[in-house]
Amino acid sequence: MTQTLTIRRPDDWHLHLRDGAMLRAVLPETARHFARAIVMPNLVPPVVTGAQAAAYRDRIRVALPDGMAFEPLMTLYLTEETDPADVAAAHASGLVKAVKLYPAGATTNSASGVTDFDKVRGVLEQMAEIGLPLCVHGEVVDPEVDIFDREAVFIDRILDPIRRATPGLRVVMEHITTADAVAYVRAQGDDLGATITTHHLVINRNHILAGGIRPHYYCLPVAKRETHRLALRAAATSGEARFFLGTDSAPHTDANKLLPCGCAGCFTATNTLAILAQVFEDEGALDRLEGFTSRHGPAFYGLPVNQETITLTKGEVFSVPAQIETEEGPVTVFDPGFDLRWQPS
Ligand SMILES: NC(=O)N[C@@H](CC(=O)O)C(=O)O
Ligand SMILES: [Zn+2]
Ligand SMILES: [Zn+2]
Repeated sequence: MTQTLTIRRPDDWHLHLRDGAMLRAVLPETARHFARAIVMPNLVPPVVTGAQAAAYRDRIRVALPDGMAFEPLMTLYLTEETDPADVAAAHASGLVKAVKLYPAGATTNSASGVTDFDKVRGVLEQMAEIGLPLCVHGEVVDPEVDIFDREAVFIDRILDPIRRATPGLRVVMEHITTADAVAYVRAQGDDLGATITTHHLVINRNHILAGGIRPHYYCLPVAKRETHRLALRAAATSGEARFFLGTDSAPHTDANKLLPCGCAGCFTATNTLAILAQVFEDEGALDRLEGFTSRHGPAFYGLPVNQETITLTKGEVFSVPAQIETEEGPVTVFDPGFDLRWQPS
């Protein structure tokens, strides 16, 4: 018996599209299934100003294959030099939907991020006033803090103080990986949301490290122990509007992943929906998939839900290519370690 599930067309509230040849290769993988995505600004050099965001949006539009529809929702990369007036103008024109905070040194291309949080106070106050959300990579960079504790420590040391100092600031804690983050987000008002990735619902740290090191499962924040994965699955499938999908699909060529010091990021755009449908089915929550992928995100960002739908059909096991080809070299597609049967069409 085939089973089908029709949901509003999903959006991805945290996506890396890169630029140039990589952009051309990965954009169709997302646009095939997703209507919109919050596009991360961690290019080299980063997308800091409204003018840079407009130029990047135009490059994305040019890279979109004919016949595909996709709306990039642009973000600005917050630096200590960011001009509040430029942010306000980029928001007022409708171009920019969020500003992204990277603690300097926390992740891929975060060197231009923030070290002294007092220096961005003016921008954050401006954002609170105009209702522009702040997306946060929530990890401290203090080398004294164990990498598996960096998210929990960030909440206490940085996130909570910033939110207390800036009432009204809407914040999305990106790619949460811990039960601590789930609990913190649940304890706050509706000015705080959190994205959860596909891969963090599937892997824990054993997948990365037990029985050999698996670079394609290495991303930041790094996957934690099993109890945390279970907390994320419970949150994602709970139906609570504060949790929504941000795949954090982050392509790096295999050459850059398979190094003595390899890049962080899992590329999940190609099979994310099929994986999520299986996860939600396994949790007895298929009826909540649409909330997570298609309703909670627009509600947080104050955007309309997509009118179009997408249908997933459960049938025979199917496979996606193990890699996608790019002019820069192959990019390995995330392997969930289980069969895929829910095929989006
Ligand atoms: N998540 C990752 O491991 N990598 C992201 C950066 C990020 O989202 O932190 C990337 O840009 O490659
Ligand atoms: Zn990040
Ligand atoms: Zn990311």
